[in-house]
Amino acid sequence: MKQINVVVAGPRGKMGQEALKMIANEEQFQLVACIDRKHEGEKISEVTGLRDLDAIIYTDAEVCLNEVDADVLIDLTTPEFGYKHTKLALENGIRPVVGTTGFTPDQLEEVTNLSESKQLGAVIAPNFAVGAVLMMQFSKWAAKHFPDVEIIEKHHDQKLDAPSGTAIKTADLIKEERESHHQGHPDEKETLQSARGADVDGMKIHSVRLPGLVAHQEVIFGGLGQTLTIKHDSLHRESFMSGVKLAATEVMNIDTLVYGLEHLLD
Ligand SMILES: NC(=O)c1ccc[n+]([C@@H]2O[C@H](COP(=O)([O-])OP(=O)(O)OC[C@H]3O[C@@H](n4cnc5c(N)ncnc54)[C@H](O)[C@@H]3O)[C@@H](O)[C@H]2O)c1
Ligand SMILES: O=C(O)C1=N[C@H](C(=O)O)CCC1
Repeated sequence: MKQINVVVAGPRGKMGQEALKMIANEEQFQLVACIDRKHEGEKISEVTGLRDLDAIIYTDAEVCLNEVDADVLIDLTTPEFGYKHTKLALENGIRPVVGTTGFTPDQLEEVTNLSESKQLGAVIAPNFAVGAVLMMQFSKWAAKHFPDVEIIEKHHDQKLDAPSGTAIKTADLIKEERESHHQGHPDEKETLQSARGADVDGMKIHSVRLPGLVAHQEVIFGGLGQTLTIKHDSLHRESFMSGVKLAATEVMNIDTLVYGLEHLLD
């Protein structure tokens, strides 16, 4: 099996920590550097206590991605830096695997075009949990038969972006199956602003942020005399790691950007 040299951006974050553990346990991956906001030049093993990993930390992403012999960048940072790192990776011939959410449609288009012009594979996945990918696909299917739908996404209270990347992706998939239409009473009025949630093409998205939550979503469809709820819960961030592993492996075999893990699953 060919070794894949990996850089992780955001190694001290909740997802970054899980990604480092996954990399340490997988023979095909070699951690060659990390990008962090602090700890320039220190060993990641000393900063995180993960003894098997002795890669060096860079605080300047441009220097890191230019200097290091890397195949893949795994980015688990913030919307602002995730976008910058994705562009820098592609410009330096490195394939990005991005879990960071909150990219704007324009940013997504820009990095998609960059990946195409460089003929370099890239994966941006708003949700790496296989169960969440199935929840989105089942929702797309259900929307054929139940065009009225609302999405409730629930996350921990440290999350920066709302709605979640998963909720936006779910709405995009559902949009492919149903006509845009207003839901609820035609004369409905909000007596408190945003009471009905965010609107995507007539679909409503409601975002809950509370301590204790990890990542959860319910997609509720309503029809005559019945409702259908499709629900997924990530109870631990380990749930995302088989998807990160798949993406960091398969990104080596593609030459365009894919948005969503479903493009890599059988
Ligand atoms: N795709 C998925 O399956 C999935 C799952 C969970 C979280 N996420 C997304 O992943 C991202 C990270 O989530 P988290 O829960 O680990 O957040 P977190 O806040 O725990 O971690 C983010 C880390 O990024 C670091 N960081 C910030 N700016 C940086 C920079 N310029 N360079 C390097 N590091 C920088 C922070 O120091 C922090 O350690 C978020 O965008 C979140 O929405 C995606
Ligand atoms: O913890 C987060 O932040 C998560 N974000 C993703 C999103 O925005 O959809 C999903 C998984 C957890």
